[in-house]
Amino acid sequence: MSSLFVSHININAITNNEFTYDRVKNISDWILNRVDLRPKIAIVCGSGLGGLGERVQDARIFPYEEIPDFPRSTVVGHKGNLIIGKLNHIPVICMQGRFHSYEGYSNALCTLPMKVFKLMGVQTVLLTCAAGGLNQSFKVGDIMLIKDHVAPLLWTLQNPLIGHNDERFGPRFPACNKIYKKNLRDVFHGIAEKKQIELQEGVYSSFGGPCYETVTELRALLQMGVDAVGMSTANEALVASYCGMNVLAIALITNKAVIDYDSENFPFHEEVIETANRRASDLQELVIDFVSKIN
Ligand SMILES: O=P(O)(O)O[C@H]1O[C@H](CO)[C@@H](O)[C@H]1O
Ligand SMILES: Nc1nc2[nH]cnc2c(=O)[nH]1
Repeated sequence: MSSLFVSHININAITNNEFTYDRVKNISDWILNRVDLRPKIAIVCGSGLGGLGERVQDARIFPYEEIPDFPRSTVVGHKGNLIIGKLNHIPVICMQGRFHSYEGYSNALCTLPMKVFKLMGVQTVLLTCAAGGLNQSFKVGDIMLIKDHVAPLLWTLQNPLIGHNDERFGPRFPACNKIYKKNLRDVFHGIAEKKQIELQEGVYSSFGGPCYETVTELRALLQMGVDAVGMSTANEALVASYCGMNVLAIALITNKAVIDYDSENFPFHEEVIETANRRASDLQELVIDFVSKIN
């Protein structure tokens, strides 16, 4: 992991102590100094959903390795580009690829881009992800708006807000009962209705991965009221909300979570990517309309 160490500083520190305001500002200034646009909307593309980045027009593309102190994307279906341009004539900044704990990154590092967005002046963060469908009425390919999360990693020292708190980012003790903004979900529902695209809404749970869940874990989550399971998004939503940004999060149900002990089915990443690719255009159309409605 030597690429994660810049001089004597460990940017993969578990607590946020290394991600000082000045350090994050340095990254945000680096980006702002290279573009004229000042996006108020940030989009994170989940597994297999990076095609949204290709829809951005007049795009300036920054491969993650060019950005100071930025991690690298290592997962299939995550290209590793930061794109700034216009979607439906609206300035946006788009992450074509996100960071996950299972890549060896701390949650503080995985969520660093949210702090960068905050200092760039972003007001709304739109997160997308691939997830396994636990709700038995969901079908593979369904699109689910996230209304809440259950994220056991965030109950541990892997909570990205642990360490020194700089009030310029957000409060020491942020409330978490309204992370996923209802007014944004309502706007998104309205767009889906007009386009006659069926939309689900539910609770997302995320684990560190890279393994998928056991049958008993999934059954326990079902009892808790969880509808979909993934390995990302909740950490980003937490930090974006802590930073005072509005969050809309969308999970694409790419596979059915297996809750039958005797089933021969099992989740695999190729299926996740294949479903994401198949449903990408509907999701893109919804997002493209959404950005112009909330700008
Ligand atoms: O959450 P995203 O990055 O969309 O992808 C999900 O799909 C991958 C597993 O197939 C994991 O990365 C999981 O988090
Ligand atoms: N944890 C988890 N992540 C996923 N990402 C896509 N599908 C799944 C799944 O079934 N479980």
